[in-house]
Amino acid sequence: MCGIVGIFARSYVNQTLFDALTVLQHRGQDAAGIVTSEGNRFFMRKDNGLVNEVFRTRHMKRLVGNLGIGHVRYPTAGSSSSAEAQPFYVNSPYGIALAHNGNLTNAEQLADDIFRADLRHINTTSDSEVLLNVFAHELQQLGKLNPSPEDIFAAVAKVHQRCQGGYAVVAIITGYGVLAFRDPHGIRPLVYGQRIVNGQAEYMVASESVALDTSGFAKVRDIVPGEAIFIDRDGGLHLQQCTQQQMLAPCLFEYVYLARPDSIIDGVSVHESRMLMGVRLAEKVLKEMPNHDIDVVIPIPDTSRTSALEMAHTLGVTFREGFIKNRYIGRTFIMPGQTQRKKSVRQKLNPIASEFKDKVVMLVDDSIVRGTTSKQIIEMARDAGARKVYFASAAPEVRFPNVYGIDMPTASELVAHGRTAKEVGDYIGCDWMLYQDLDDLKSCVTQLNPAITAFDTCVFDGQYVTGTVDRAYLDRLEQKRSDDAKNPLNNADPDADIDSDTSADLHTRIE
Ligand SMILES: O=P(O)(O)OC[C@H]1O[C@H](OP(=O)(O)OP(=O)(O)O)[C@H](O)[C@@H]1O
Ligand SMILES: NC(=O)CC[C@H](N)C(=O)O
Ligand SMILES: [Mg+2]
Repeated sequence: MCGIVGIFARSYVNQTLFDALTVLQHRGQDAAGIVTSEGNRFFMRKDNGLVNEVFRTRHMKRLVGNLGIGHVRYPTAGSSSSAEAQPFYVNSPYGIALAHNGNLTNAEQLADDIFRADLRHINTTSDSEVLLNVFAHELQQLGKLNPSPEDIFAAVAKVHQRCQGGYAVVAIITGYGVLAFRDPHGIRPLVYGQRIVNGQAEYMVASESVALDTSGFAKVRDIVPGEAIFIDRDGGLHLQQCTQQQMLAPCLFEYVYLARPDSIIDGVSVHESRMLMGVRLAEKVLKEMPNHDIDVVIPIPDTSRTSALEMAHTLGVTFREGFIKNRYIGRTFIMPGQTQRKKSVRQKLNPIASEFKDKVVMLVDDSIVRGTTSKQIIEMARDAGARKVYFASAAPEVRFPNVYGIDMPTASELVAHGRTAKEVGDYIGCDWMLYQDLDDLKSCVTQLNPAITAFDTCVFDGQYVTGTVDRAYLDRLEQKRSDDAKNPLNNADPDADIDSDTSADLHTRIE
């Protein structure tokens, strides 16, 4: 779940890209990058770090041009090396820079085909570099000196035929315009908006509508699954469906945890869906324990706040903030290693003892994935004097790997894998464990937009909507990306020697 943004404007886009990436920071904290384009030149800056660490004034000054794309990264493939920060660039055809949110499930096969059949070199282990090269190859095959929007859409159609998995993409084609497209299942979100400046239209495409809001763009609509949008160098807007196999199946976990609550994804307010999750949880409490003895409902900040408040309202029980969140620590779940995640929970959250002392507390979180947060939080609640600690999760048991852009590659790292709800409760140390039912969770979104009839729910039920994920792939993924396998990559940078050109500012002149 990286964050992506693309802009066509009538003046320099560097500051607006920076601002948009800042509000998409919750989607990726590992690396950030921007490419802008002026005339036939690209200007790139990307590196590991948060947005405000990667872009200093000297970098911003060099990012000139009225077209640009940006990316914040949370790795799901390859390494955390700065060489795999995005956007990626190829010089042929035309000069293309591309940024990607999602994960390709056939990246290995494609990388092989690209080398053997398309004679293209891939310099990293990133699936996004593979995607860029597939697109570049297909555009090159058309052999046009001046590609039309139809040519560009034809190349996107080929990408849909060759690439499997989840992908929302933004790209710049030097001298031609800004392109964005969404995979045929619409697994990862993508939305576009418009603003009028001095009587002329400007456009932004972004992972989440919050990026449009904060930069003064009015949301036009979501890009539909399989669709592509191209804004040419003169500001002409072109939209086209590029597949006949489209079926909307957005990732349900976006609503649970990934997205910001003030975003609207596929016509559904993330905030309102989280409110409904709280209502459904309360209904389940009343069904399973009609004479419950809960004194207070306490959220585990940040994401569960919305659901916890509505749960308390529906139960008619007091809602209290019992944990104070250190605002300078980022999201722990998307941190790269378990040691760092574990340490960060304690640095991030601290209890207010008086809210726990002698009380029966219902702690609410949006989800339990590895159990890193819940186990430590329950200990803190008991140390603070809670009489009993109940725990509710607004999402069902997370039992299966995600292969579409969330870094949950290994079933055995998931606390609910091979455990019943009761066993998870015992493991994390609570007196009662309550999980949302999957159908109830789905209804929290479909109630707000009945047109959504399917979801990517793989982490809950092991059903992979693309139909292309088999046991062998999951085994390979586990070998490559489990915490143990990733450790050496996180501790040392194997690409240190060949990294320097791509991680520094790259000024590419196309003669
Ligand atoms: O079971 P775990 O592996 O601990 O993962 C689940 C936890 O991680 C996330 O919080 P995070 O700190 O990432 O972000 P937040 O501040 O948005 O809640 C999520 O909201 C849960 O609290
Ligand atoms: N979380 C994502 O969307 C990751 C994008 C891409 N697969 C990468 O690892 O850089
Ligand atoms: Mg959390």
